[in-house]
Amino acid sequence: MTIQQLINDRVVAALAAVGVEGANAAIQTASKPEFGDYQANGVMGAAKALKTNPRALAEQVVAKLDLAGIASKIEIAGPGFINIHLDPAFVAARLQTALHDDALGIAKVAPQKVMVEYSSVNLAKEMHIGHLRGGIIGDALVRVNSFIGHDVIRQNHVGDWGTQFGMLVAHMVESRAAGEADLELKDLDVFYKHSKKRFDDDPAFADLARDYVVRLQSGDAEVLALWQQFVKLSLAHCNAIYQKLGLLLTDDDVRGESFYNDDLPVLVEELRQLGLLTESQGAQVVFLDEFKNKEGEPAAYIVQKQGGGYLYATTDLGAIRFRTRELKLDRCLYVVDSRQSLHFQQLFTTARKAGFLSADAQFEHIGHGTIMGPDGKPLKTRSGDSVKLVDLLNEAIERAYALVSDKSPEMAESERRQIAEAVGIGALKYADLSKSRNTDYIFDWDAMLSFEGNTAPYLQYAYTRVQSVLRKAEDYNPAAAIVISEAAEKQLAVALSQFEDVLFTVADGSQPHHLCSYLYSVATLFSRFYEACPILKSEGEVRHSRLQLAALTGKTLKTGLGLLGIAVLEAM
Ligand SMILES: NC(=[NH2+])NCCC[C@H](N)C(=O)O
Repeated sequence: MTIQQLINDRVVAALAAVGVEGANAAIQTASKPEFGDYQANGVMGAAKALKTNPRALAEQVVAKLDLAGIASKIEIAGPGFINIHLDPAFVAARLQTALHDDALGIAKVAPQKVMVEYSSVNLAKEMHIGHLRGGIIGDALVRVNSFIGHDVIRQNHVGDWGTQFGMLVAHMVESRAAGEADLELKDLDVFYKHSKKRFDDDPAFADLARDYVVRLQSGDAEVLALWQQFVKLSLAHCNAIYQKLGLLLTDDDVRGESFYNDDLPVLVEELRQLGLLTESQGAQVVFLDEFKNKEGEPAAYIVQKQGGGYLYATTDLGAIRFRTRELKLDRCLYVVDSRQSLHFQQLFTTARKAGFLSADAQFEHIGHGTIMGPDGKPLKTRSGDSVKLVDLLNEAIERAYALVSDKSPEMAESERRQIAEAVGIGALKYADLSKSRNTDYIFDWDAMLSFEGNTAPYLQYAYTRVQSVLRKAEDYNPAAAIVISEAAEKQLAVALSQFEDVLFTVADGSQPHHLCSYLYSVATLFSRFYEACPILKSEGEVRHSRLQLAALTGKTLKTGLGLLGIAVLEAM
């Protein structure tokens, strides 16, 4: 159980013992060291509701508060804050457990079946900067949820269906006949442009493309096979990026839009039977009273176009139905750009009306902001095109390489290359993950690659410093006791004991930046501890205890960065 949960349960029990039921104990980590390690701020709210003096109520609660073996001091501050100082022995015992356990002593939760849907690129084009945030955030959510014990399914809901595939397949066939397919398909954007040009310029080609669409939609085996070949080639482009970026996604995680295709007529019929459909301007729609359009009328969620075609929205309903009925998910996280927020709100509302989602199913849109250029507009290349991910990743690695070469010119080339990869990719990921996912941010190479501040290079470097201390201590004893006496020791130790608290916060709100702030504070507390408390120059029990704190700092940084998908190095 997290420390926060443990304290919460005890404070809730104390509140109940003085007759306050159902109050929120409002446990937080303390905002300043003077306030202890945790604060219970719920008494003020409870006193207000009961119209009694908060300070007096706090005194009654503290009299009943049993934190034996957990806290060494409990104080009341201000109007009725309860400040809790953890008992160093309690902290030390938790650290011992963490040191000797691969999961850092984090007890597994009752597993939920959680899907993280992310990346979900459209296969007609190359991956670009718009796909970066979702990929990075989704991957971190997969790792954190798995680590705390959930049963996690990764899902790449790729856009692999639609009329443009007729054109692309036609162009693939044509360039193959000319022996140019390999060359053409090296760059999907160029391939797309060329096929579009053929489509616009040559009516015979356009007819062929249209014929392919019809045959594709009617399930013609020959065209389906060609379409599959194109999809495979396009996915290979994605996989190369996933690998370079160190994402967990593979072909096994792909279940594209086409998967739901055959189910769409059935689904629409089901909506009709449920009495949810209305015909509006020739289209089949579900009217949603919960949303108003510009005229102040209920919004129309269109599931079938005039002429019978299905939409993005219909496929998403199919996916929800499948995920609930077949996969029986408890939770589904859609990591998708915030600009699709209305789509998801309307999707979930429609799905609830149709009974595709039960009231307690946690289907959530995990929205994220946009990556901006220095001008505050979405980042573009100099020529105004969208930035290709391949180019961006290569640039990250090259910049890191220049930095490393500058710092350590004597280092072997291959080693510098290896460091550059970890630092470059790590910096790119961390810059994203350390900011609240809800907001936009301005892309800044220098800031993300800096060895100072809340960055990946700073944390990676902090990790190597810890490891170098440990390498120097030939007498390191992994069984040594942890004794906490100095203030800097206590602050580091308490922070280390809060890893579990943080992971649960990250998983609950799908907010990886909390883990980043946490790791940054662990690294800064370690360097304060290192200044204030000699490790290698001390002796006996103190030396061994401090080495244990260093060892757990290293383990926490490595595991924490690992959960963000960022590699550490033993030296750099
Ligand atoms: N279930 C979903 N709608 N997922 C998001 C899909 C994103 C879509 N392929 C796009 O590029 O905009």
